[in-house]
Amino acid sequence: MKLCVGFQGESGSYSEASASSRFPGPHYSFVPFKSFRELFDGIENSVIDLAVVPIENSTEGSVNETYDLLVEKPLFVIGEIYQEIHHCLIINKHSSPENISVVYSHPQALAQCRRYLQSKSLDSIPMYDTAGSVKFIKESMKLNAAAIASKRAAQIYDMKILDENIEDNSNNYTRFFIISKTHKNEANHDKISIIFSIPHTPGSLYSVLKEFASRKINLTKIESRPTKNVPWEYYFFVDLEGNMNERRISESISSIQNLVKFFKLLGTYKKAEIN
Ligand SMILES: O=C(O)C(=O)C[C@]1(C(=O)O)C=C[C@@H](O)C=C1
Repeated sequence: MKLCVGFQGESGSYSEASASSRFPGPHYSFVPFKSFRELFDGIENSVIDLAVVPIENSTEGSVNETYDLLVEKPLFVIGEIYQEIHHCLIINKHSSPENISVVYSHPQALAQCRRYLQSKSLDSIPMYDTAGSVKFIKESMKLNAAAIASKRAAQIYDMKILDENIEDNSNNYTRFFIISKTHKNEANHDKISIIFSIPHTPGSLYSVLKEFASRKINLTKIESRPTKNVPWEYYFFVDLEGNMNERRISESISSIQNLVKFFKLLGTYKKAEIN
């Protein structure tokens, strides 16, 4: 039986590329979902076994919807993947480059090419997915429109590449999480992700961070997102280096649980290499 790995977008998206790089070979099948919510519902309802979702980009920052769904859903992070992202400007085979005035793509991809689009005076139109934008301009035969997506998306939909490597920063990476319904701590795990919320009192964030600092635990990312229930209250997402079996880690995690209003151990996993 094949393991079903879900991703958001169409075939040819960066999420699919990232999923197939991590799960190569004949034992996996890849299932596209239109939205992040449908993807998260798919894994919660056991329609798929795993999901690969973007969490942050090195140029544009966090993917907020993913963070919000990680609070809402009873799901876990079991791995991370770094994917190098190089964007192409893609048009229909019968389009003339001088007639292109609008560009469709995923908001993250449009943002990663902001300076390029401004320099060419091209208007941007956000869509649910990069590869989906290629499919859309092909099916609707838009001759004045381009899409931003991967080289593979251009090949899949048999389209013309007008320009390559159009991202504003050539050092452009997206970090993906591998999401599962179950989680198991393993001896080789060297990274941990947690979520917490804290009371609105002076020093409460400091008191949590102190538990890590005093034990020389390295934090690799902190993000905050509105709780949405109470205005100006936040969930904090922290990634840290270590294994739950280490005393300094287990002690810090149990101490902070006495300081916070809400706590979730999002997952423990193996740190990915940046290729
Ligand atoms: O639209 C895609 O191809 C995606 O996989 C989504 C996504 C994202 O959400 O960040 C993934 C990687 C790139 O940074 C641009 C878009």
